[in-house]
Amino acid sequence: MPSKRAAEDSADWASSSKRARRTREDVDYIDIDSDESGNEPSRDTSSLIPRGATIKFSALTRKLADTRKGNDGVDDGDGRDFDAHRRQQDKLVSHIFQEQDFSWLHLKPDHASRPLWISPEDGHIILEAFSPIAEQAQDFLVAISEPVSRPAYIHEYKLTSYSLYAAVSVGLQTEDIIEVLNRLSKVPVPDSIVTFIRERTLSYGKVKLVLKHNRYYVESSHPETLQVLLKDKVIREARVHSQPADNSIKAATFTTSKAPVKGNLVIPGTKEAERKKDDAAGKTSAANGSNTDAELFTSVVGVEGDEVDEDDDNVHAFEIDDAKIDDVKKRCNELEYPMLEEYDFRNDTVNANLDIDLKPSTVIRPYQETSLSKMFGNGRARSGIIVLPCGAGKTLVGITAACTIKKSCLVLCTSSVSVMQWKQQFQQWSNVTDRQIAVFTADQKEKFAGDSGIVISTYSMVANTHNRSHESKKMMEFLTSREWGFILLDEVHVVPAAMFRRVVTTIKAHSKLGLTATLVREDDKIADLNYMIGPKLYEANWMDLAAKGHIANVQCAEVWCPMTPEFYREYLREQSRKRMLLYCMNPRKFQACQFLIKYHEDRGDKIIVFSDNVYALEAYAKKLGKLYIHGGTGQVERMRILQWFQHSPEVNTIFLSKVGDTSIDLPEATCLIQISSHFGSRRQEAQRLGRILRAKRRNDEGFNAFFYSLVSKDTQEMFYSTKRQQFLIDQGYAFKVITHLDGLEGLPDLVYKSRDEQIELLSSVLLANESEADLGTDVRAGEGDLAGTITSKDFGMPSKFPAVQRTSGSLTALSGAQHMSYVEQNKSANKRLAREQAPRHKLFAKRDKDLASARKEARAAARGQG
Ligand SMILES: Nc1ncnc2c1ncn2[C@@H]1O[C@H](COP(=O)(O)OP(=O)(O)OP(=O)(O)O)[C@@H](O)[C@H]1O
Repeated sequence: MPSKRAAEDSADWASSSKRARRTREDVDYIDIDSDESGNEPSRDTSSLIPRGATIKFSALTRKLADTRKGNDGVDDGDGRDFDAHRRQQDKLVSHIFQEQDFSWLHLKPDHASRPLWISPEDGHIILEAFSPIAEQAQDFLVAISEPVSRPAYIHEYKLTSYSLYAAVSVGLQTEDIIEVLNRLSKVPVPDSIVTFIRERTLSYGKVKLVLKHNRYYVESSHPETLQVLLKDKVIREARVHSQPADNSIKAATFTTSKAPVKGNLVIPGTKEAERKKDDAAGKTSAANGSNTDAELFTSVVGVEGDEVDEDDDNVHAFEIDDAKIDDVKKRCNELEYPMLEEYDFRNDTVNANLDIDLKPSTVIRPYQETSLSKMFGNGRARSGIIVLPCGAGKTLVGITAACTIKKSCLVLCTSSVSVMQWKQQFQQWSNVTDRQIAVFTADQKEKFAGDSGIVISTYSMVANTHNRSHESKKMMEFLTSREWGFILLDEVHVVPAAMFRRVVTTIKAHSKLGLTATLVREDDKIADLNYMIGPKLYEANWMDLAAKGHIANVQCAEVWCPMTPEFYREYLREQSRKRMLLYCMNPRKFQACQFLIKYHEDRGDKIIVFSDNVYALEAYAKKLGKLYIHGGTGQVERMRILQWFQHSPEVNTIFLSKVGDTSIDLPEATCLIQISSHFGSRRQEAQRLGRILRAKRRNDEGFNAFFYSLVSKDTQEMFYSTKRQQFLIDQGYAFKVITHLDGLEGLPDLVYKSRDEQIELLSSVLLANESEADLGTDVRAGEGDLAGTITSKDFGMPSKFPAVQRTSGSLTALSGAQHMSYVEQNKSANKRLAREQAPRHKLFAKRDKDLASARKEARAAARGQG
C-alpha cells in the first residue's frame, strides 16, 4: 500500500482514538477479591490493571517491575502483606496509564477465556498466545492483520488497510471479521475499529484485473464503480479504445458457467487429494466425517468453501494499455478500489493446458496446504504473496501451485544457481518431463517443446534490456509474445522495485505468486509489492513450525568479544572503512570462534562459519585450518568442499562468504557462527538462520541447532547486530548474550594468545588495503544473477557509518527483548582516548611516520600537478 495510505491509517487511528478517549475519573478497577468468575483473588499484578487498560506490554511490564522494585516494605513473596501491597500498587500504577486509559472498555464477564484485546487507538491487537484457542485465533488474525511480533506468550498484530484488503481478497466478509473479532475479544470491539473495518472493506473486491487474449481489462460487476474509476485522469488515459469501443462491454470472461462455481478444487498433494483417491478406490477414511476444530473455525469465517457467485451477464469491463498497468493499479489503490487479480484457470480454454501433476509420493505439509488454500480458496488462482520461514519448503508450495493451475508457468529466481535448483525440485516433486521444462540463463537458453511448458529464469535475465545477445533477444520474444498462466516469483523481497516493475509489465501472466521468508526491506519498499503482485495471502509462524518439527529449534546467542587494547586503540583512531576490518579481526573474536568450533565439533555438530568480509574469511579459515568458499572459489572446488562437508567425518566446519546466504541446502549443518555480516540487514540474519532450520536431525528428541553471532564489544558492530536481530526477535527468537565463554582460556593451541601475536595480526590488518573492508565485491554475479546488484543502500545503510550516540538500556533490552539499538557508551571518553598520545608500539610508531611522509609526498605531488 502506498505510504499515503499508511499515513491516513495513522491519522484515522488518531482521530478515532480522540473520539474514544475518556477521562481518568471513569477508571473502574477490577475487584480482585472476587472477580466475576468467583475465583480466588489473583496475586498477579496484572489484576491491578484498570479494566480494559491498553496493553503496551513492554513498557507496562517494565514500569510495573520498576514500581515493584521501589516498593520495599511489601512482601511480594508470600503474600502476607498482600492487601497493603495492593492498596499501594493501586496508587503507584495509576500514573502508568495516563493517555492510555481505556477503562471505559468494559471487560466481558468471561474475558478470561477470550484471548485477545484490541486497542481502539491504533488497531493493535494483543493476543494471549497461551490461550487454548490461540491457534485458531492466530489463523484468523494472520488473515485479517499484520503480525508485528510473535514471541512465546504474547503476540502483537496490527489491523491495516492492506491487511483488510488481503482479508477480503481471501474471501472474508466484513461482518464475519467483526463478528469473529468480537467473539475473541475480552472487550466489545471498539466502535473506532468497527468503523475502520467497515470503511476499509467497503470498496474492496469490487474491481478485478483480467488478462484475456493477451490484453488487460479492468472488470467489475458494478458499472458505477467503473464510472468512478474512469473519472480519474490516470486511469482514463490508460484506457485503450479498441474493439469493442463501448466503455461498458459485456464481457463474457473466462467464467463460462453461470451457475455459482463451488470452491471444490482439489490441490494435489493434500489430504483432500488423498481422500479423493481413497474414495475413488472405494476406501472411506474414518477421519472423513470428523471436522477438526481448525476446520470448524475456518468455516465460521468462510475462508474455505466460499462460492464464486458471479453473474457473468453483469460483468462490465474496459481495456487498459499494458504499459500503464502499474500506474492504474497504484491509482486504484489510492482511490480505495484495489484490484483483485484472479484467474479462473479451469475455464480458460484459450491457453493450452500443461499436463503436469505432483508425483504420487509427494505429500505436502499442513501449513503448505493452508497457504495454498488461501490462494485457491474459491476455485480460482488469486495473485498474492505467501510468506513461509526459510527452509519450510516454499519451492514445493510453488510447484504445487503450478501443478494445480496446469498452464504455462514462468519461474523467476535471484540467481542461476537457484534456477538449477528449481528445475531439479520440479523434477523431484512432479512428473514434469524434460521436454516440458526449460531454463533461460546466461549459459542456457532453452525453449520448451509443445504449446505449454515451464521456463525458469532470473529476474535480471528478464528485466535486462541492454546488450542482449541475439539468442537472448529471441528468448525474450518467446517469453513476451505468449500469455502465461502463472508466474512464480521467488524471493520477492529482494528484487529492486524498478526491475520488478519491468518484469511484471513485460510478461503477461494471469496469476502471480510471490514467495518469501522475510517480507522486510530496509528501504521500506515492501509496500510496492502489494500492488505489483497482490496482497499477502498467508504468513506462517516460525515458532509453530519449529514446535511441530517442520523446521529446527534454534538457540540464538550473541557472543560479546572484548577488543584487545591495541585493536581498540586503532579502532578509535581509524575513521575509514578499516574500522570494520579491525572489529572483524579482533583476536578475541578469533579465539571465541576457535572455542565454539571445537566445542560443537566435539558434540558432533556440523558447523558453518559465515563472514561477509572475504579478507577476514580467509584469515580465519587459514588460521583455524578449515576449508572455505567465497565468490572467487571455482564451481568444481565449491562442489567438492560442499560434498566433503556433507559426507566426510573429517570436514565438520566450513567457512562461507555471503554466496552461502541463500540457495544452499545443507541439511547436515546444525551450528552457525557469524563473524562478519552486512551491516544491519535483518533479512540476511534471517536467511542465514534459514541454513540451519533445515537440519536433518531436527526431529531427534531435544535437538537444538545453534546460531552464534560474534560481535566485538563497544564497536559499531554491536549496533548493527541488534538491528539485524530485530526480525528474528519478532518471530519469537530470543538472543542470549554471552559475555564469557567458560574454558576458553584453557583451550590448548588457543590462537593469538600472546600480545606479540596479537600485535602482528594488528599490523597485517593495518597494512591491508582499505578495499579489503568491502562487503559488496565478493559475489561473482554472472549474467542474470541478482546477488551482485545488492548494495548497502538496499539495506537503507548510509554510505558512511553513522555517528554513535550515548544511550543506556537494561539487560533485557540488550538481549533483544525491546526495540532498542546498542550504541557506544561514552562518546567523549572514546574521543579523548583516541586523542591521547599514549606510548605506542614501535611498529605503529614507524607506520605513523611512514603514513605521514607518504601524505606529505602526495600533497607535494598534487601541488606540482596544479
Ligand atoms: N512436504 C514436504 N515433504 C518433504 N520434504 C519437504 C517438504 N517441503 C519441503 N521439504 C524439504 O525441505 C527443505 C527446504 O525446502 P526449500 O528449499 O523449498 O525451502 P525454502 O523455504 O525455499 O528455503 P529458503 O527460503 O531458505 O530457500 C528441502 O530439502 C525440501 O526438500
